[in-house]
Amino acid sequence: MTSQTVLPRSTPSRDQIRRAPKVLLHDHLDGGLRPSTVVELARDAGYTRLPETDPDKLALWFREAADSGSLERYLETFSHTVGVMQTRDALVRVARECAEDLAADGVVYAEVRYAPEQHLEGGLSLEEVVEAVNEGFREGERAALAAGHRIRVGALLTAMRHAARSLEIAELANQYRDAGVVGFDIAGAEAGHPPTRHLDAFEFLKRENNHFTIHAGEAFGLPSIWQALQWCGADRLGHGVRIIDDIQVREDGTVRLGRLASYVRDKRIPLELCPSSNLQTGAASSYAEHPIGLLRRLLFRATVNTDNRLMSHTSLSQEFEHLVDAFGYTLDDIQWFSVNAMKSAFIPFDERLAMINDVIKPGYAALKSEWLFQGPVVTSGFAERKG
Ligand SMILES: O=c1[nH]cnc2c1ncn2[C@H]1C[C@H](O)[C@@H](CO)O1
Ligand SMILES: [Zn+2]
Repeated sequence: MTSQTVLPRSTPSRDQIRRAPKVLLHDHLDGGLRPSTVVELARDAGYTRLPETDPDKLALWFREAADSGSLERYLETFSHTVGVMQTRDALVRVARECAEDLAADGVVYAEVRYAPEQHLEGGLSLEEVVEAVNEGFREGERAALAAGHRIRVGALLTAMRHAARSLEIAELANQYRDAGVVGFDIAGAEAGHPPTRHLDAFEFLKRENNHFTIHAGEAFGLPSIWQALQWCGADRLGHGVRIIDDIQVREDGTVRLGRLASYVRDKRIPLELCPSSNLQTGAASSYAEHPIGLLRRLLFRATVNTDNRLMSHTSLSQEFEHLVDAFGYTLDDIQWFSVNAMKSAFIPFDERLAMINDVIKPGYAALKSEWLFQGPVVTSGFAERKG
């Protein structure tokens, strides 16, 4: 009998996916509260409009209400989370728990976004909102470290695209750029609210050499992506999933990219893809049919994100689990997405590089070598193993 070396089957286990060092670029603070925290904050604030007061029922309510197939209806659910995030204490707590939850899920670097203009009803100023959230993130990072998890969290300040405060919020992002805020974003209903309405905000940030991403190509297609890139100068695309409309797969399997899709790929424009969120808003019909499969094969700068963990009842690990099931992804694929995300982060280049070389790659190397230490050494023949 000849001795053979057979590489281990590389489907990662759930536990390995959770322990893998992951990078998250698109996660909304007001879309990621723990259900029990929503209930407690509502009780403390005398907020009586929650549809359910039992945390499990409330979690289900969010998920089902967000499952509407329409971005506009999906966004209505945020009135309840934003409704209980109107005091300094509430903001500190939500931000702290966010950092802790992401760290426990194996996220080592996250950019978490929220719209300061939506948290002023309790009398806080824009600055007080930003400082409260920053404080919560720092507390969460420390708590995570004490629990054995390392994470860094940067804030992205979002302006709502239907409102008219984007320049003010861009200025706020610039004011806090060396103090916890790493960039700017616009969000909200896409149809009827083109990013070009906020050109003054983007031009201001470009003059300041600052960074921004734009929600584009989620509920609305190529024109929105084109404007975000070529008029507004976005560094990244929030979602950007509709870029698929500019990619033609022919019957013989060959692929033709249109001008815009070519530009996005050639310029390495990061796509902040959010599979579960897209299924809920109708931007994709199943994980297996999600454009991420093709975009990854075509080597777009694709990243995997949660968007709203509460509304989608998800985590970054769970997003990867869905993709592993749908596309057979391995730890190498998860590493590829994580390195893509880290390359695309808004922190300085040397820090991104150190994260990739000193945290992400060693983390995957350790995971990929686990099979070597899992059982009796096979000296001849081969064993098929999970791992
Ligand atoms: O996926 C989204 N598309 C557009 N807007 C969104 C999405 N998820 C959350 N938002 C909105 C609702 C939040 O209140 C706001 C700031 O986080 O951003
Ligand atoms: Zn989003």
